Amino acid sequence: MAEIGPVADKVTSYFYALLFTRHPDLRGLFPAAMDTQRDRLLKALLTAAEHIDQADVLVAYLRNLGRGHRKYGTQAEHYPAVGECLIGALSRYAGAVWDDETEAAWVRTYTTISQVMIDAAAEDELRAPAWWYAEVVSHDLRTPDIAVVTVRPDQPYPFLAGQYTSLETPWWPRIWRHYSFASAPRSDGLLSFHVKAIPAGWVSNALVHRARPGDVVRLGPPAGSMTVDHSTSSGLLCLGGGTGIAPIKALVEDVAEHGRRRPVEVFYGARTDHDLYDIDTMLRLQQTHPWLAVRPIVDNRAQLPDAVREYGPWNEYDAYLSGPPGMIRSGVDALRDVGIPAGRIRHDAVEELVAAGD
Ligand SMILES: NC(=O)C1=CN([C@@H]2O[C@H](COP(=O)(O)OP(=O)(O)OC[C@H]3O[C@@H](n4cnc5c(N)ncnc54)[C@H](O)[C@@H]3O)[C@@H](O)[C@H]2O)C=CC1
Repeated sequence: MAEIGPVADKVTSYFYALLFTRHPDLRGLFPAAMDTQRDRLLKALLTAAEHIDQADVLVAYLRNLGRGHRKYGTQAEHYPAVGECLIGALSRYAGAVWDDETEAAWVRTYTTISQVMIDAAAEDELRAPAWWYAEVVSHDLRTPDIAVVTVRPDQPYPFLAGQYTSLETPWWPRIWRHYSFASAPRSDGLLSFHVKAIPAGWVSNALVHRARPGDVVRLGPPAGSMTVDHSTSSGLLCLGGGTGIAPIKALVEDVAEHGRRRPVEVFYGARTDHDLYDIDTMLRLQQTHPWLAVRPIVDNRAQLPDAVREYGPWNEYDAYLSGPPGMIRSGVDALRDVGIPAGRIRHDAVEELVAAGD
């Protein structure tokens, strides 16, 4: 990995060139524009390499990856083709250190990785569809670039508050982006997402400016571990930045439904007052639930992590963060500084959020 790191772009381009010339039938499984896709393969490999000595973390990651590949139409027989081209690309760019032993190690590693993914996909097939179709039932433009989009899945969609899904629009086939559920599971089965159109964000722009009731999107399986531990009654300290308030709202609803009173403190950060597009909902929840405190934090007065330091003490709290990657990074630092141990801080993987931003 050290050898190929500096030439990562070349390795992935060469890998896809090999794959699509040797197996042209596989081209149709990938999006027309391959730019973010290239990055994803390498990130997955790096994540696997980083966790090579933590079997439980690595296996959980790979199982999730295997399940997530069902929506792309990936079949067990595709894995050997990918493995052969991957090893072809690695051997070409790591020539200085590549020998028979390295190759044998990569073949064993890839075989193990793919078997974990194939097994997880096969198990998942017994209980869940590869994807769900979901019809847009309402579209609420809250600011010129933020919409709350509500969809009705064609089959029951089980998930936990705090999780996210992947979503594909009809306008950009095979381009999937992540969005957190903005509500806890509802009795009517509807799902809502808060979407901000960002420059050059194909999927987010389509969802904000083009999607209308009646349009049909596809959803992948739920993922993410930013969920409430109902076996404890410790308080929840929640930091939601921008549209990152969506899963925080879902967590609040989840706590309310479980009926156990535990303090929930929400810090809702935004660039300007105008960007606090969901403050009315959050304040309404605060009025209903005496255990909930909501504090809007607007940039020109303070930044989210600094605001958290001013309150507390937080040593009896579990922390939840959701928002832009920079906010999560500095938020985690601030929470560690005020004494919350790493094991009690939950957030989605920052690499996933980068992909979500489009
Ligand atoms: N599950 C999750 O973690 C979710 C994450 N998101 C992500 O949240 C982001 C939302 O974007 P916007 O609404 O445009 O947010 P934004 O850029 O308007 O920022 C929102 C808040 O985060 C703070 N912030 C931003 N960068 C920071 C940094 N480097 N250090 C400290 N604070 C910082 C800002 O001060 C502001 O209070 C997107 O990147 C999206 O992918 C959205 C939904 C769910």
